[in-house]
Amino acid sequence: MIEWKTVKEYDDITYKKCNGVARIAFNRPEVRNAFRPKTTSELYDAFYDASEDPSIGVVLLSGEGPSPKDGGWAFCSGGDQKARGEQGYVGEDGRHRLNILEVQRLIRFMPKVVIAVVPGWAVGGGHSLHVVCDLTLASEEHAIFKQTDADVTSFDGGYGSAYLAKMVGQKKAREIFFLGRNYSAQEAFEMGMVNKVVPHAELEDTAYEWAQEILGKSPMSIRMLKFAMNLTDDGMVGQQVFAGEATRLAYMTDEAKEGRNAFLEKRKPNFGDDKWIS
Ligand SMILES: CC(C)(COP(=O)(O)OP(=O)(O)OC[C@H]1O[C@@H](n2cnc3c(N)ncnc32)[C@H](O)[C@@H]1OP(=O)(O)O)[C@@H](O)C(=O)NCCC(=O)NCCSC(=O)c1cc(O)c2ccccc2c1O
Repeated sequence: MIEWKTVKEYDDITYKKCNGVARIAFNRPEVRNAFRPKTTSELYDAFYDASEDPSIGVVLLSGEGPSPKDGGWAFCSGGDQKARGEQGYVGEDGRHRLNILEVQRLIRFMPKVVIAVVPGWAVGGGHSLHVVCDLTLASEEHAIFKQTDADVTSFDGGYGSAYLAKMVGQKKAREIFFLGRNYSAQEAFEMGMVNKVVPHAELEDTAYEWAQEILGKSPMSIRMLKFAMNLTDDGMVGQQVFAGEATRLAYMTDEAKEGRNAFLEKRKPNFGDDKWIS
């Protein structure tokens, strides 16, 4: 039995933690967990907290359910079409935003593993979110993957499509976007965009077990590996993020301490005679 503790109360999401794992879940099951600007702001806030918390190593992203209206399950059905204005999705403050992309970047660049736990529909921007997560586990009975971006003229030209093509191949990614069909968890697994198909009743426990297995690994290795695997697809930003970790490691050397101390003591640094190792 996982003893989740609520970290903070939100309107559109739930946010809990337990033994090194954070669980963030969409909580609008009556609209298949569609996101509006309030949802994305809350998601960003929770992901930022999980990213900054040194006791958290793995984040699960899921969807609460089932729907009280019809019992349907969803991970996320993308942008709430009722919140769409003429320049984006309109928040309570009347401003137009597309800030799900900021959430995507936080997932992509956080030095922790993010697992999409898909209990039902993963559609549109919800599909893109599972793509950007490091791993995906899907409900055997209820998960359905679908891209409707080209139906509603709200398209993800970044990770949701181009990175998906790296994952499942160009032809399959184009089929997913151009035809907008439904794919079962098993079909998504066979395409390479789902890591494991799990009986619905075991989905959360399996995600938690995977998280605990990852938490047993070297945190430094996990973050370096995540950023190394991101690097080739992320251009200069990927290099920046990966190199940031190299800088952090450099800070831990005697050389870095000498450089800092020499500056503070207003003297020339002495890095030693045998500093040019090969
Ligand atoms: C998800 C579905 C395939 C589920 O179908 P099903 O038949 O099971 O359920 P219903 O259709 O009856 O839905 C139940 C209930 O939920 C409401 N609902 C579902 N999805 C949404 C939604 N996205 N927005 C608003 N409301 C939704 C539905 O109206 C029903 O309510 P009732 O009151 O009538 O009971 C199917 O629902 C479906 O196809 N949904 C729409 C999926 C969709 O088109 N999503 C948007 C894609 S675009 C996107 O997400 C997106 C957002 C961004 O912010 C971006 C930003 C930058 C780049 C790209 C972005 C982007 O692509």
